[in-house]
Amino acid sequence: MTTDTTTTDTAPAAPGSGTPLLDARGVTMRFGGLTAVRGVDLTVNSGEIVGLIGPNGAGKTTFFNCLTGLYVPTEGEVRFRDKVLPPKSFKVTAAGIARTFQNIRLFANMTVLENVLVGRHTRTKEGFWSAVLRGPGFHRAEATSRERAMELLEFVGLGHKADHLSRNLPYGEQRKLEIARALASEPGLLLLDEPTAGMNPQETRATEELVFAIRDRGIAVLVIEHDMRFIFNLCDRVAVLVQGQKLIEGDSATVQGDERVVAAYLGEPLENDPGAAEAAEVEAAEAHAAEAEAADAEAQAAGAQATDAEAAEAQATDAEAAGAQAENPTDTAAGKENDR
Ligand SMILES: Nc1ncnc2c1ncn2[C@@H]1O[C@H](COP(=O)(O)OP(=O)(O)OP(=O)(O)O)[C@@H](O)[C@H]1O
Repeated sequence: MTTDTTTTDTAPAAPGSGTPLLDARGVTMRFGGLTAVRGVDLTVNSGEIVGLIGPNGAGKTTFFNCLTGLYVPTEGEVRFRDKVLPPKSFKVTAAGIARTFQNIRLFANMTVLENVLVGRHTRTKEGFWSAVLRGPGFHRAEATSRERAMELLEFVGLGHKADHLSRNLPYGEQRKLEIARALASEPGLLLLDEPTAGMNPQETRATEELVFAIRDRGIAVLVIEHDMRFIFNLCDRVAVLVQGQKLIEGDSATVQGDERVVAAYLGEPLENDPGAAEAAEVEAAEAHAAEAEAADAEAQAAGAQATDAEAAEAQATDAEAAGAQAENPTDTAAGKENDR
């Protein structure tokens, strides 16, 4: 088994893909003593669909949060269209990165259309006074936004539900609405965090088609997903995070065939990986405790056996005595007489 867990082996750009759009270098995120993401490099080129996979707790969402201004990385740098990203999520959205969340975050009591309109606020120039005075500029901007929002709802297949309250949509449609809302900010890069979570196979297939259609609109996509079939069907390139570090990056065939990826998913310890020493210590301590417990149990069993044997011996003696008494019934009576 190979043991290289460095982050320098960035795969070559997929054929036909364009210039670098997102460029993350040495991104590290620490929470107190825990390093959730460690020195991760990742590039997404225009026209690409890139997958980010890894076991639970590998640091995928934390890395996403570092790309979208929700977290400021402890170390490293994220550039988008060759500019360092500002450390505020609304500024990142304005710069051209939109995202969806693992746990759907819609405005439950707003209509489907209103939810998409909220997503457009970074693209409307009308300010506070324009909204208050509701002059012709405001009405024109509002009409344009509505038109664009309706077009996006048609695109994701929710045009007929524009007036429904978002909370009344089935789960799969809520995920589509989140995508429409993210697209409303006119991004160059869309980050999807587990877009098929909770979906049935048909909905997952439809989401796959939707992501291809988004790419066909010139929007690059970076997607976190646990559904491997979805990822390997969809992505030009896949990066694998394990314990906060990038283990490997490559096309679907390369990643699928890498034994370290299989090991990571099956939970086998990786040689020289960051947690290996601690895991080995825990394993040794557990083995030691199990041995001590087994020895205890053995000693107890031996003790119990000895007691049983003693009890059996005592019983045998009692029985012998009883037998003797039966043979000489007068002994006791005589004894009793003597006692008196
Ligand atoms: N705000 C936080 N404060 C402290 N620890 C955090 C925080 N966010 C994440 N972590 C920790 O960082 C590690 C990585 O978590 P993260 O959610 O990024 O993993 P993930 O790969 O997205 O997992 P999953 O696939 O289960 O969503 C975990 O150990 C998690 O507990």
